[in-house]
Amino acid sequence: MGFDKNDKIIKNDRFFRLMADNLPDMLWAKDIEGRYLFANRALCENLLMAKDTQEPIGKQDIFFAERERRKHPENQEWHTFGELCFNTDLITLEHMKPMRFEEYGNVKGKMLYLEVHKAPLFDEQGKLLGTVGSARDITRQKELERQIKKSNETFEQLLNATIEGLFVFDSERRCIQVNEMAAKITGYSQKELIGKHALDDLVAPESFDIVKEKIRLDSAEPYEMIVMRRDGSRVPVIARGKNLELFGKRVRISAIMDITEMKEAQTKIEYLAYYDVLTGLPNRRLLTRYLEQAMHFSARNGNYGALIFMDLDNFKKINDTAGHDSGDRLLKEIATRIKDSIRRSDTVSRFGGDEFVILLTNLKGTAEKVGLEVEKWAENIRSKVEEQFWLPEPMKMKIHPECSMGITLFKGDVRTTDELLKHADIALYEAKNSGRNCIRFYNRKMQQNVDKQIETEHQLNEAFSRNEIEVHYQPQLSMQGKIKAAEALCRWNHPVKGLITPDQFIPVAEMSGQIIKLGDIMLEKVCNRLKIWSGIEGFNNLAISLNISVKQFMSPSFVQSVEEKIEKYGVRPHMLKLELTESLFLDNFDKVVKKMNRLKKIGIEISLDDFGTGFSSLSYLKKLPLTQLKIDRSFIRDIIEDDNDKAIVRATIAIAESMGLETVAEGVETAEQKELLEDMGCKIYQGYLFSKPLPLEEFEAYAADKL
Ligand SMILES: Nc1nc2c(ncn2[C@@H]2O[C@H](COP(=O)(O)O[C@H]3[C@@H](O)[C@H](n4cnc5c(=O)[nH]c(N)nc54)O[C@@H]3COP(=O)(O)O)[C@@H](O)[C@H]2O)c(=O)[nH]1
Repeated sequence: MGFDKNDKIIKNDRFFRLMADNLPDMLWAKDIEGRYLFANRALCENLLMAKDTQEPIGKQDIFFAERERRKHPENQEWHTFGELCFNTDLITLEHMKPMRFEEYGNVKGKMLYLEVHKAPLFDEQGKLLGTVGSARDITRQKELERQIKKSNETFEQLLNATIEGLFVFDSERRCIQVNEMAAKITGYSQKELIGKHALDDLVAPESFDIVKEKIRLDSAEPYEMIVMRRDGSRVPVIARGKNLELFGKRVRISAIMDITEMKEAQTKIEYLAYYDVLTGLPNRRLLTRYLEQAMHFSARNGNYGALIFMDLDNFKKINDTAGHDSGDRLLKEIATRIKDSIRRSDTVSRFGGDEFVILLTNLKGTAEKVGLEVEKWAENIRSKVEEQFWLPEPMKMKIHPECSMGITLFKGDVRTTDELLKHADIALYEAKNSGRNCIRFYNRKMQQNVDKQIETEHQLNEAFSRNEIEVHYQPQLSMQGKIKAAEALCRWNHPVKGLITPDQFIPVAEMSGQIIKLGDIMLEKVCNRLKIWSGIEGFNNLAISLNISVKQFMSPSFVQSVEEKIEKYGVRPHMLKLELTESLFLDNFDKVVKKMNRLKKIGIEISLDDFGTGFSSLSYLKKLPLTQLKIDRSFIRDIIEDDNDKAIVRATIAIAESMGLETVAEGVETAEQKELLEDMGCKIYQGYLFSKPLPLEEFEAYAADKL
């Protein structure tokens, strides 16, 4: 319906005009076709670019929009408001009620945001005249909002860029923002987390106190706590919180890091520290703790306890021949067998290798009665351990493991755990020395032996540094009684005890590993002697043979050490003969042969000592780079009376001959023995019949006669 601009209802009242023109908001009234009936100054200046407040009257927005476009043809996008806002006039008329819009448009190249209120305009009789509206410039506010949105987005990106779960809690401790990791850790979606209460919904009850305390103190120190997940499960986390102001609000930011894996690793480390991985049994450390407790317990209740050291006999052989996998399976089986043979209150542990330690506690009665009872337990365990065991593929064969045991009893805590473990170990050592596969109880004599051994070890070290090791020489003669070589044998010239023979210190040196050092000293002295003899007529053709222990031979630097000494003393290599025993070939035959070949290559001669006492086998003999076989003196001793010995020696000489090896008979004590050996074809003789091992000067005097 048309509308008369002279209608009294819109006649400018001066005061109304003043009011409207002084307001910063834009005000207007339009007829139903969108023609202005009224426009205040703010509208005319800021949006329509009208000359004055009268110009818009009777005109539509499009008029001003088009005029602006024409004025600025280079800027086509300028002043687009006029083309947009008519729509909202129509919407208002359609709904016939006051409405709020946000309109934006380009005015002189700047984006202008307006908050617009429009309402239908009625006269006093309720007749529709058009629309009335007001607009407020909210461009700054919009820009602010945009910035806030942008910084919110950046904040969210930052939140999600961390490996920690982040929560923002309001002053009521309700969650108002979270990152993706927070959702991942808790099992809730990010949306679900909003509104959750920090304590009631997310913290496990057992962590309430610590979390409350941290909040109270506003402590930024990290601490461990448990988070309740959506599915009711618990997750251990390291948490850290901070109260701060964010976008004008007091909030608490909490960061949590899932430490499940760390905890699992920690548990695993703890397990590894106290348990044996292969068998799952407690290890030495844990057994020592149990033993300590058992000793305290025994001190209180007066009952006995027992410690059993058990070691499989020949386990190394099984491991080497059947492979480590079979060895492992056997150890696992043994662990189960022992566990099944003891009470639940007792403990079996693995100390490594094939060594198991069993702790029996709360044994009542006298020492004698307890001793018998423990022996029964031990026998029972032993019989279980020794039951048949099938080695897995590829061996697939039945074995009967054997074991030795050392036992010590204890009452109270008068001894240390170390002492008790040592006692049981000493008893085990005795069991092994008594031919294996047996049980020994610890006693004081055993301790004395061990003490003696330790003392000898100590003194032997001093002997090395004080140069108390001497070389004695035992002649080796030909059939015709001519001296061919000498065997170098060590003696310990003790300042107080005098001359000590090797049987009194070599076993200790073997056990302690000092045999390597001893062997090295001997090698040095022998090479030095060869050098000196090389300058003496007659002696320059005397070879020296030297015993080499298994440990010395197997030491990685052995060949190099021989090479160095040969070079240092300018020794002709074939003058040095190394005596090796068959026990060397028990382990790693190929490696040993390789080393022997290296020595052979240098020119060193190799003699096989104690031949016939070990695992003599023709198949391996022919693979060895030997020059000599030494017939053991145990075959010579009774050779006159014993037909078996005769047969063995005859066969040995025949074998040696067929392989081009020289034979030496050692331990020849009588002329009869020598004659018989001569008949059999033996070439070289060594024994008391000719001479005992002699000190250097005596040997040289003896040899000078037999050159
Ligand atoms: N690794 C090293 N071992 C060594 C060294 N020196 C000696 N030994 C070993 O000690 C064992 C004992 O030696 P020893 O007491 O010197 O005995 C030797 C001879 O005295 C003895 N023998 C020689 N002939 C006779 C005899 O007619 N009757 C008899 N009852 N005994 C005799 O035999 C020993 C030499 O044996 P072997 O070495 O097998 O030739 C000794 O067995 C060595 O193993 C060393 O430096 N390193």
